[in-house]
Amino acid sequence: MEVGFLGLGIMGTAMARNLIKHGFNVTVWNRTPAKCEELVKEGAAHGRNPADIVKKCNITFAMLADPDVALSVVFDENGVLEQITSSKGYVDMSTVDSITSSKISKAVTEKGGRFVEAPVSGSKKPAEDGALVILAAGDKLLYEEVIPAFNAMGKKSFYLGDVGNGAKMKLVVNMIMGSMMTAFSEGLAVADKAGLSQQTLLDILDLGAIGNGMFRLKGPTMLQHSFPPAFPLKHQQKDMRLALALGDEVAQPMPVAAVSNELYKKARSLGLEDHDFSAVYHAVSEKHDATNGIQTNT
Ligand SMILES: NC(=O)C1=CN([C@@H]2O[C@H](COP(=O)(O)OP(=O)(O)OC[C@H]3O[C@@H](n4cnc5c(N)ncnc54)[C@H](OP(=O)(O)O)[C@@H]3O)[C@@H](O)[C@H]2O)C=CC1
Ligand SMILES: O=CCCC(=O)O
Repeated sequence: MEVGFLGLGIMGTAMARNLIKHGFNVTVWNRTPAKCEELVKEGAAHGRNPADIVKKCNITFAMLADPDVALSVVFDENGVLEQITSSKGYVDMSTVDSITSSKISKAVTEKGGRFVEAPVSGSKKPAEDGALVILAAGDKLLYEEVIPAFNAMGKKSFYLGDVGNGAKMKLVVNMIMGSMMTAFSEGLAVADKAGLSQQTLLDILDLGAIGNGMFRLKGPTMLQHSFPPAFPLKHQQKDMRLALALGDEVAQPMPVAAVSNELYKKARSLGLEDHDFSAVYHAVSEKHDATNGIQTNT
């Protein structure tokens, strides 16, 4: 199957690689072309721009930074929309809000194309392992057509109905995750100031009802003040912001998420945006100024 892939960041590179490994003929595009080189060596073709890719491939996937980027890749010159016709399918897997996704869906379908939004749960390692959880919505026939590709990238796909539902579900999941991370960070910080062993705290948490994969994975590196980016903090803050806007839209108070968002903003203001989102601990713990003290060797 001939497919296109737009956006080779942390996630897109791993996802496109899994498509290649599973026998798809993949043509890739990235704003920074050098990031295509590795995948080209592994068998991908390189497209000059998004329009070029859509022209060549009947189905094109995208994994882009945020709503502005998702829109510009579709609507700008040499963008996706220029080559959308009735035979084309576009699957945007970026984490965006439902308004952005609906704008893209409307434009694609008005030109006769088909659209599925399919944000994912799971980070760098699940992306590498083909173990993402895919939250899809939109054109049901296109969804069914791309299941072999979803199976190459993920361990489970959910079909959630109309466009917008995938985006909303993803934002709810990441709002919960982001709030858990700030509570975890505060717990580690207060334990430390109270003279408790943070390692013992991790061990106790892991044995109880709130033990979870995220604390288990991120806890040990957080104690080292090491935050190698799996899920960049700037994207987590974007997701908190978009989730809060969803809360506004439906008049749901979200005070916990709102305070967490402030902490991610504080972390961004300290220059931590390209570190992993667990670097919010660095902002919460007040042990260091700005990025001083962050370990960079892991
Ligand atoms: N990392 C994670 O754990 C997860 C991330 N996500 C979501 O997936 C998406 C991608 O995340 P991730 O791979 O981590 O992010 P990265 O920051 O690693 O990659 C972002 C991608 O967007 C591209 N991009 C950025 N700005 C522009 C622009 N102005 N025009 C064109 N392309 C641009 C980048 O291109 P360039 O290389 O040129 O900068 C890159 O391909 C985000 O929406 C994120 O929220 C979802 C689940 C997990
Ligand atoms: O959007 C990023 C999600 C990261 C994760 O699910 O671990």
